[in-house]
Amino acid sequence: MSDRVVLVGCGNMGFAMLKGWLDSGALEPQAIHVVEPAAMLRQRAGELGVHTVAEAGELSADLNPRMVLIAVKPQAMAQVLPAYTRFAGDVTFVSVAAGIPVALFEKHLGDKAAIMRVMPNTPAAIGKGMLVVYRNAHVTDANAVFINGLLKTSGEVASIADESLMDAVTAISGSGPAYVFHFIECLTDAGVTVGLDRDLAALLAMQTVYGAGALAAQSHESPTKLREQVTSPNGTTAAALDVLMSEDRLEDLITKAVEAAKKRSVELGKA
Ligand SMILES: NC(=O)C1=CN([C@@H]2O[C@H](COP(=O)(O)OP(=O)(O)OC[C@H]3O[C@@H](n4cnc5c(N)ncnc54)[C@H](OP(=O)(O)O)[C@@H]3O)[C@@H](O)[C@H]2O)C=CC1
Ligand SMILES: O=C(O)[C@@H]1CCC=N1
Repeated sequence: MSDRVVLVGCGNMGFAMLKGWLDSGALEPQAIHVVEPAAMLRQRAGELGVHTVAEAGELSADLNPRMVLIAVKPQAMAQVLPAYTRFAGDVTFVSVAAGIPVALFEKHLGDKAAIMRVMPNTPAAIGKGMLVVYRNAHVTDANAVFINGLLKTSGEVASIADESLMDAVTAISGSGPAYVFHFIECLTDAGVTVGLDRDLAALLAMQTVYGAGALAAQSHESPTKLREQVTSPNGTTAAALDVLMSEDRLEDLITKAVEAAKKRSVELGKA
């Protein structure tokens, strides 16, 4: 069995995962074939030493890949898949697309095709991603082990047995980094509002989120306990949390945002 991998689409998410495989040494660049129509993105991938082509037709007929990972936009999926039916066999197809169900892949690739859905996130680029896996019954244990090994180079891996949970997963960890980046933007702007210059405000906001995230990940204490440890009675934090937490203000807003993301994931799956 070859360890050759085809990566279809090398934009934000495809490139993040490619970096994980190469930086960890899990795959040699020569084992990876990237299909990417955009010349600049193809060049960016090529600079890492992988093979690159602009379209599937340029892939060698006897490539015999073990995994084809598809990282194109959900809306492009139905157009992209037919070019890969010729690889259906021992190969496992892995999709990172939001919303698109396994059934659509089976429709295009055959109902015996081995399909995995993975919901990653962009911190995968530095090995700090969250990746959630769902697989159909045709993925062999050997291929699941091989692919899980690759996914682990991108971060933490969890699996689900109920595909319908993937929309909720997407709304939390798939889109989640954007919520956190927006929080950093907001904290920076607020810093400027209370008198800091923008560079200092940006440093304080970014390092605070970084440090708090790392502490939450490493500590045995719950986020609730960690929050309480910052909050002196009648102090500054209590004054701020009174704004954020009274009437569950921030929690309500985050819940609404997550529900909107989940709804959009469901819609993408029906498109
Ligand atoms: N970005 C993220 O944080 C996350 C994204 N995802 C999923 O990852 C997928 C990709 O998203 P993202 O990386 O952000 O999108 P990008 O647009 O950055 O990347 C997709 C790339 O695929 C290329 N492409 C289009 N058609 C083909 C084709 N036929 N063959 C090969 N490549 C093709 C696009 O080229 P062109 O632009 O020229 O069309 C583009 O460069 C989506 O399905 C998304 O749901 C999942 C989790 C997180
Ligand atoms: O915004 C999106 O649709 C993709 C899926 C999760 C993160 N980005």
